[in-house]
Amino acid sequence: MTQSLEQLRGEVDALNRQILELLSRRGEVVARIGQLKSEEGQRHYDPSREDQQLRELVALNPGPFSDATVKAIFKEIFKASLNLEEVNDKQVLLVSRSKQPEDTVLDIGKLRIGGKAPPLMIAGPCSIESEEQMMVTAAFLAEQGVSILRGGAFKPRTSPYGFQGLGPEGLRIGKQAARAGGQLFVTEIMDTRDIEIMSEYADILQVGARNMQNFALLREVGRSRLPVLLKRGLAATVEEWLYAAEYILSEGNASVILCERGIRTFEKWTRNTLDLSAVVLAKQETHLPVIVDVTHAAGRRDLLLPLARAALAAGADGIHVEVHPNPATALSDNEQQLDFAGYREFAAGLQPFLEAATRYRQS
Ligand SMILES: C=C(O[C@@H]1C=C(C(=O)O)C=C[C@H]1O)C(=O)O
Repeated sequence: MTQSLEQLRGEVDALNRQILELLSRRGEVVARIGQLKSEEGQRHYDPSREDQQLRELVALNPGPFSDATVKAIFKEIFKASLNLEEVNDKQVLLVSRSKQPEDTVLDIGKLRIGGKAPPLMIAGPCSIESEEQMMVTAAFLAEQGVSILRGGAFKPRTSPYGFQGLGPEGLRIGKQAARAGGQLFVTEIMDTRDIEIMSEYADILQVGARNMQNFALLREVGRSRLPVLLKRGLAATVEEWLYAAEYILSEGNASVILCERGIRTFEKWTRNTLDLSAVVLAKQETHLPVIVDVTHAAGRRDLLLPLARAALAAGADGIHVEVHPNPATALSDNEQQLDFAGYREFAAGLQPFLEAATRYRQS
C-alpha cells in the first residue's frame, strides 16, 4: 500500500495536535504543582523527580527514537514546565508589575513619591545626637528644599559598644526638628516592640539593610499603616529584596519605598558597590518607588554627586544622602556625611539633573 505524501502529512498534523493538546494539559497540571510548591515554600526545581521520570520513560521507550533523544525531548519539556511554574509564581507577587501595571504613587502629607512625581531628596544625619544638631540641620535642609528629614534614634551598630542612638528621646527630637523644617521624618525601626512609639513620631519607618530579612519586623511594619522605606540588605539579591517587600505588602501595607544602598563586593575603594542595575530591575519588575542611598553606597564624599546623577538617570524616584552640621564630630559614619557647605555644592551639582529627570518623567 502506498500512501501519498499529503496523506502522511495529514497524519503528522493530527498527531501534532494531539501532542500539543497533551503538552498543554501537562502544562496545566505542572502549574498546579508549582502553586502547591509555592504555598509550601518548596523549591520548584526537583532533579530527582525529573530523573525518576526519565528512567521510567527510557524503560518504556518503544523506539524508533533513541533513549538519548527521548531524554533530551523530555528534558526540554521539564525546562519549559519549570519556567511555567516560576512565571506563575512571580505573577502572584503583590509587588510585581504583572499584578499592578501602574506605578504606586505614595501621598504622604503634601508629598508625592513615585510615578511621575519629581524625584525627591531625603537628607539628614546618620544619628540623632542632640536637639541643637537636629534643629540646625532641619532648618538648613528646609532652606535647601529637602522635604524628608532622616536621623536614627535606634542605631544598628556593628559593635555593641558603638553609640546605639538616643532612643525615644531621639525620636522626639527628630519629629520636632522635622516639623520645624516643615519636613517629614523618617527613622529606622529595629525592634517589633518599638512599633507603637515609632508610630507616634515617625512619618516613614525605615527598615535598615541589616534587618531586610528580619521577617518578624517586616510583618510588623506591614501591619502598620505607615509608609516603609525598605533598604536592600548588604548581600541581598534583588529577588530577596523584593520578597522582603512582599512580606510588607502581604500584611496589607502597600506603601513601600525600595532603597538601593550598595552591596558588598570584592571592591575595596568604595564602602559598598552601588548596584544601578538593581534600581532599573526593581523599577521594571515592581510598581514601587525606588530611591538610592548614595552615602552608604559610596562611603566616600567624592563619589556622591556622580552616583546621584547616575541614579536619577537610571530612573530613581529619590536620593538619600547623609548631612551633618559637623561630620568630624559625628558619633557615627563621620567619614561619609556631608557638611552644609558640602551639601550645598552637592545639591547645586545635582539640580540640573533633578530638573532633567523631572521633565523626562513628565514627558
Ligand atoms: C512539576 C514539577 O516540577 C518541576 C518540573 C518537572 C516536570 O515538568 O515534570 C519535574 C520536576 C521539577 O523540576 C514536579 O516537581 O513534579
